[in-house]
Amino acid sequence: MTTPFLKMNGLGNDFIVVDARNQRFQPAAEQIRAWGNRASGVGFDQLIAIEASPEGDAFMRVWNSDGGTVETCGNALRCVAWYLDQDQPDAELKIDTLGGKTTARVLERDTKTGIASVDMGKPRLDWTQIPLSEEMNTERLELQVGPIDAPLYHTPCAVSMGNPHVVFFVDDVSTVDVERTGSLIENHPLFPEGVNVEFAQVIDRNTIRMRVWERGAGITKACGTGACATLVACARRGLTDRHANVIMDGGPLHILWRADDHVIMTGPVEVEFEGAL
Ligand SMILES: N[C@@H](CCC[C@H](N)C(=O)O)C(=O)O
Repeated sequence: MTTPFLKMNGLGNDFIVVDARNQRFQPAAEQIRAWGNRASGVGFDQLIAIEASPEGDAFMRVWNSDGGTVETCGNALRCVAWYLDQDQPDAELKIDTLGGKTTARVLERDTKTGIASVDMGKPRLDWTQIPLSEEMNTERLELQVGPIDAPLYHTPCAVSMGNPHVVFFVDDVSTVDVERTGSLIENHPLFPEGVNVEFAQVIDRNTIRMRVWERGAGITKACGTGACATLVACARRGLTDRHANVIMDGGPLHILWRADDHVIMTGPVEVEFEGAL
């Protein structure tokens, strides 16, 4: 039996998207790792299933390329919105995830590209919501990784956007060893469920340069929830306004942390090709 898929990406953070609203799709972790292998499989950062939702327009299920199931994915939410918008043009789409409920709208669309905006809901800032393994002020974590005098590792900020993030503030992101540092922090005991790791360089009050190490996927070109968490972290620390372009290796996302506490993410969608698993 074959399962059709669409290969899509948001700023180069790439996905296989399977429409599972009318078919059973429950792949094993080993199978996901094989599909996700860029040398011998299709290759992707996340596998996405669009499932029927009793309340919303769809439920989005997310697996990382290591086979682990996770709560949500910001860039994939824009791709799923683009996909659903084919049959419900210009609608406000209710897309539920394990990380919470979201609403999305496609602002521009072409045959293989588009721009979508997603209301990602409210950031969760209490230490129990990240979650952390011990009580701590999430605005300034006491996190020791590497040498005690290394300023990079001091007082990052933790934010959950439905999934866990830790944001480090750096002077020059190009000098950070994202792979070495990110992989160390991803599995730090302070984060019992692991963590996505962002390194943020504030350019000005409305521009942030960010690189990311994703839990379960490693370095990716962009992370939607990571961009949201980064803006929230920078604004909490008074380093930026509550809206900014977050520029990642794959390009910029616009993030707005509204006065009602909701975070709005706006950015591109691209369809690469169709295939079958
Ligand atoms: N690429 C995503 C996040 C995917 C999940 C993440 N790696 C996790 O484990 O939480 C995004 O665009 O948000």
